Amino acid sequence: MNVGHIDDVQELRKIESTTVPDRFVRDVDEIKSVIQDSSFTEHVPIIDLSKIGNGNYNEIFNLASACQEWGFFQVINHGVDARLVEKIEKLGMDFFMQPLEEKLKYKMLPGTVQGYGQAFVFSDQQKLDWCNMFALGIQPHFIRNPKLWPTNPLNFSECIDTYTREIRKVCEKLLRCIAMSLGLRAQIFEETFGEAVQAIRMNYYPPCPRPDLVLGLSPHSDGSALTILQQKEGGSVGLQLLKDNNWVSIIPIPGALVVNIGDTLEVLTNGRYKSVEHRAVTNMVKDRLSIVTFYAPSYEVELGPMPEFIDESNPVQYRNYLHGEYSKHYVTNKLQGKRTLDFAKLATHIPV
Ligand SMILES: COC(=O)C(/C=C/C1=C(C)CCCC1(C)C)=C/O[C@H]1C=C(C)C(=O)O1
Ligand SMILES: O=C(O)CCC(=O)C(=O)O
Ligand SMILES: [Fe+2]
Repeated sequence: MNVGHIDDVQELRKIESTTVPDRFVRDVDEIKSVIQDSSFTEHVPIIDLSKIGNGNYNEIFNLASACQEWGFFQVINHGVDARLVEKIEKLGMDFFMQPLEEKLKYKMLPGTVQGYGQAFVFSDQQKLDWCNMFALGIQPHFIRNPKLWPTNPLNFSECIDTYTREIRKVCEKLLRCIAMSLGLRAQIFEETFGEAVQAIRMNYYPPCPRPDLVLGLSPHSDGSALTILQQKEGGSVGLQLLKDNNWVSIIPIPGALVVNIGDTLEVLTNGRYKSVEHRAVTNMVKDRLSIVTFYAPSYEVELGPMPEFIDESNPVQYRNYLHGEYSKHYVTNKLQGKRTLDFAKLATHIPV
């Protein structure tokens, strides 16, 4: 695989150029509405997690509507200690601010998704994202690569461990709520998923001299069941989702977690809850850090639409496969909107 030379965007930034290298410059149609237009900054639904579990069916109903209409929502009162959130954001920033040679001790090798670098680059022709990433497999333990867990900054790895344990509890609770919102038994997903796979990725987007020409992160849907994203306060607005063919910016609520439905829930619900294409854009003066958790079934679990979502008016839309097969397919293809899910989609027959 020849991925060519991949410039580190933080190093490019140091040159203080007013232009960006060609490999970052996108076609005009790809870039559509990168410059944020205030008419497309709707607020995604807000779910108060503390209300669920006290028999508040109204909030479950709101959740059902958020999942079905948006595929994205922001969660408040999620129970993760604000000091822990602040700590991981600070250590995450300290990590990215280190000299390149320190970060390269944890280099992401071509074709892999763990460590520091740019994931999902498979050819020297591919456009690059204006982003540096640092990703780690968390659970089950066998997906961990101990060599990639940083010794600097001090306590970073320990903090990742604590943070991911707390976020895992939020994923578990959310999946119980989502099951209820679908009229299913609360425990159905945890029973189906086995020992869930969990990964973390930190995305650092330095300011960019030409935000109108580049993307921070290419459009994609997540292969997970659920994704949870937190973004450092004071950073630029960067996350956009595709709604009714328009890119809509998500305005972060301080302290809230942004949650989105991944491809796995789309398949399990036979398309009732769909994963939504999203991307990140950059800003000329502000940087941005997002910390993202992917939560998915164990690799050996067989997935396919659940019988509850199949009937005459809702025929089967996806085939059965092992999550490990999808995971492999996902990480060996570039981010390309929702195209990755074609792996599971059955051809639709138009009646004659
Ligand atoms: C944009 O998506 C990702 O970077 C990503 C990667 C996740 C992973 C790691 C960073 C290390 C361990 C393996 C794993 C693939 C989970 C997305 O994760 C999604 C994609 C699939 C498939 C999934 O299960 O989670
Ligand atoms: O940084 C963001 O806002 C988007 C991150 C994202 O979509 C991802 O990491 O999968
Ligand atoms: Fe994503």
